[in-house]
Amino acid sequence: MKILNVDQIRALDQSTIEHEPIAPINLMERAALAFVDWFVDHFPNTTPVKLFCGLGNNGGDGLAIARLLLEREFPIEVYVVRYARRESDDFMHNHRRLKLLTENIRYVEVAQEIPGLRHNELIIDAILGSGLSRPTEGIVKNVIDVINRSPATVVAVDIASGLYVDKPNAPSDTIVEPDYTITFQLPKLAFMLPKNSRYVGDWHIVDIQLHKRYIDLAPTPYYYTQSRDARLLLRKRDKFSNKGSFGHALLMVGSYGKMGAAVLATKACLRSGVGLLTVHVPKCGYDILQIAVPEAMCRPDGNPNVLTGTPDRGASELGSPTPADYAVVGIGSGIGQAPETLDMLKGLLKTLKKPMVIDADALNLLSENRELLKQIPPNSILTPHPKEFERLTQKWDNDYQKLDILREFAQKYRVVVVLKGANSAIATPDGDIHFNSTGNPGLSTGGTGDVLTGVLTALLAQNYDSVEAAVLGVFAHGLAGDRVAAKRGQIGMVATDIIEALRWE
Ligand SMILES: NC(=O)C1=CN([C@@H]2O[C@H](COP(=O)(O)OP(=O)(O)OC[C@H]3O[C@@H](n4cnc5c(N)ncnc54)[C@H](OP(=O)(O)O)[C@@H]3O)[C@@H](O)[C@H]2O)[C@@H](O)CC1
Ligand SMILES: Nc1ncnc2c1ncn2[C@@H]1O[C@H](COP(=O)(O)OP(=O)(O)O)[C@@H](O)[C@H]1O
Ligand SMILES: [K+]
Repeated sequence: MKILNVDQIRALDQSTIEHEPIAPINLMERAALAFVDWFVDHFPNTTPVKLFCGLGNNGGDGLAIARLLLEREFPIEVYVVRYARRESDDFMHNHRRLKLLTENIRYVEVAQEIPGLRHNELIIDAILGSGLSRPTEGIVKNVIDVINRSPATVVAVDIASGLYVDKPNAPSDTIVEPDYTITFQLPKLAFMLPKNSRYVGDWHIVDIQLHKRYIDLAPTPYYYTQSRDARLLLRKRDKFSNKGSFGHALLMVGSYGKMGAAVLATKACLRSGVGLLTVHVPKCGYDILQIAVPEAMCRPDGNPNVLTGTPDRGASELGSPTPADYAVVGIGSGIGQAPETLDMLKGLLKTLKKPMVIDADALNLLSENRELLKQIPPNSILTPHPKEFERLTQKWDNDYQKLDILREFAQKYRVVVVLKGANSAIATPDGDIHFNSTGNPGLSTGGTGDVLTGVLTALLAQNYDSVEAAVLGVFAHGLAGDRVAAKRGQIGMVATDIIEALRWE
């Protein structure tokens, strides 16, 4: 699903009006109805509602919502925040319609006119929407402060008042902090960014049938991966396939004290459809891996504790293939940053031509030796968490700058970067960014990143292209986390649960 910028959202509105065709006021009615459908599904009509609206079309939506909720017998009070003297046409129209139904519309021009708000009430925020053009001030700011201090549940219409759709707010801006945001048709870029979390709450999209062709043709670098997008990428298995059809992967993982990371990546790789898997571990990890994961072959390193890349003598006598002989190499989980391991990484980057998966300490080694970055095979997948990404690049002032740095990095080195976290952002060599929709804070526990490394390595081994592998793998990993959360809650979740919950269907 695409994420459009604010100018495109405005143009989409116009395009819908012209091509459907539909009168603007009827489009507003459709938006209000879609909001109300969600609302009545979530709150009983005994809940007292206070609705605050502005004077633009977000306020117009608010007035239409008020009318529809009154018709559904919600006890609702309407407050028009009169910050200016100019109302939009559709606001005026809905104002007239609401007045036919109730005299109970109040106007807030000064702070004394702001009502008290109680915890058992619901607040609907329809003060400002996507038309925000400057920081909130004056009476708008006063009302938002009162809303934010109140214990009431807050639902924002389209976007929280004061939050920009696609550009950074200043830290001093006053913005509504909703419990829910019900947004029209498309997700907004602002919703994807960690620092905005309190200005978004739990957000949901409602479909208001905006012009589909406009959306299909609109150019954008931003995408939001939902279930149907991920499912389209998933390939079915051919009836006559065999294990050779799904690639032979090599994982280079683990060190003394961190063999758990190796085991997790290994199990996840096997649970993600790899045909054959060999795991290169330090000698100390040989028994551990062979016992923990009988399905994997093991290539012990000559070094007892860390990876050097040179197989143990016994193993080399078997005539082990070299890393370049495998369909894909996944490296990093639990490998540490020993000098020998750095040498091994340097050697690999010199010889490998196929896309690899690079995670954890392999990324930290690259951060310390940035001259190696240009040797990474094109279309490799790098999976840093934000701290690792900062080490690889630089500090950022805000989340939008972080996205710019992310995009530039992926383009410069021709790699796919999975910047992990809530709504993991996947940057492609072409400059696109795909935000993931699955996952939850239960995944914030040691080892879940190692699981992702295994998943992505398996997908590359099966010949998925790197962008597809990253988008699909990150989605499936998060979805597994959501399945675990639904079954046993977020708090007790461990990385092994994620592996068990992976499903490829
Ligand atoms: N597009 C769609 O798909 C659909 C959109 N719909 C709805 O329309 C909404 C967008 O409406 P909108 O464009 O009228 O903008 P909105 O946010 O109501 O306010 C603009 C007014 O506020 C003013 N203003 C700006 N900043 C301010 C500030 N800090 N403090 C005070 N004032 C400020 C600004 O002034 P100006 O910048 O012109 O000087 C202008 O007068 C959208 O969020 C959705 O709810 C649906 O109905 C149908 C489908
Ligand atoms: N709050 C969250 N919401 C969604 N996903 C999360 C959240 N926190 C962490 N994750 C996911 O969990 C994984 C954590 O990876 P990482 O930090 O590398 O962990 P580790 O190094 O312990 O394996 C990533 O896939 C990340 O996207
Ligand atoms: K709003």
